[in-house]
Amino acid sequence: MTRYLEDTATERLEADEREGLYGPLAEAVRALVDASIRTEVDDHVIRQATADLERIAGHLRAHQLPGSYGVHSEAPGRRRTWGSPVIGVRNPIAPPLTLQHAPDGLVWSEFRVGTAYEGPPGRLHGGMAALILDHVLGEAVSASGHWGLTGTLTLRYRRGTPLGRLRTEARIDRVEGRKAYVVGSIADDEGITVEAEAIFILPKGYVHPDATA
Ligand SMILES: CCCCCCCCCCCC(=O)SCCNC(=O)CCNC(=O)[C@H](O)C(C)(C)COP(=O)(O)OP(=O)(O)OC[C@H]1O[C@@H](n2cnc3c(N)ncnc32)[C@H](O)[C@@H]1OP(=O)(O)O
Repeated sequence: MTRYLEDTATERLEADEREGLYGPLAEAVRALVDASIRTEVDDHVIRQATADLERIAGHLRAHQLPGSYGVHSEAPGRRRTWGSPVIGVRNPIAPPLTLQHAPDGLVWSEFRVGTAYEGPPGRLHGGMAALILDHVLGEAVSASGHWGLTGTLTLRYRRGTPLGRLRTEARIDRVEGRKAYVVGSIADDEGITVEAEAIFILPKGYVHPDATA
């Protein structure tokens, strides 16, 4: 279920405080994911850790949202996507990326990817590169004042993308009616490893989400 929710003033004031609470939780789970992949401890320690984690998950499930997190609108153009698998403050699956917006419309981020995103040994999984680029290109569309869903995303994997420190960027190329054409990339210290281009389409009959806010 996708939700576009307007925060109350109180919720807006509390947002920073909540981020300080949920961010470390997600970070702890990220560390756990890495530990789960790489641990070499004895079997009895694994079994004990499994029981401990099931107990902790039970604590967190005692009171939870009925569905997905959705998108909370704080103000037009300012959204809280804490459930996002790319930038979500509350989503341990997210690397996470912190997106930066340049005045000329460029959206970029410097981020790290670890063992959880490995495809070829020591390298970023191609699907993960697609996930990151889908989101960052979508943000470039949003930053230009347009909106849409990914219609087509085309990637060219020029060479392997190493795990570790990376940079991604995207910018809008042009808009034709309901279609926004956008380009972007992922790069390591040596240069671009993955190139992307996409067409984001405002679905028939939809208006920009901010127009209804
Ligand atoms: C606020 C939250 C922020 C939150 C910010 C979070 C950002 C997250 C970013 C992640 C983005 C995603 O994951 S989005 C999720 C993944 N994507 C989806 O689920 C989209 C699924 N597909 C659809 O819903 C639909 O097929 C659409 C919307 C793409 C198009 O449907 P439509 O609106 O009926 O389009 P239609 O009238 O047939 O065609 C309009 C024009 O687009 C062309 N066209 C149609 N489909 C395609 C296509 N797939 N690729 C290219 N071009 C296409 C047609 O030829 C036509 O061109 P012409 O004749 O006019 O020239």
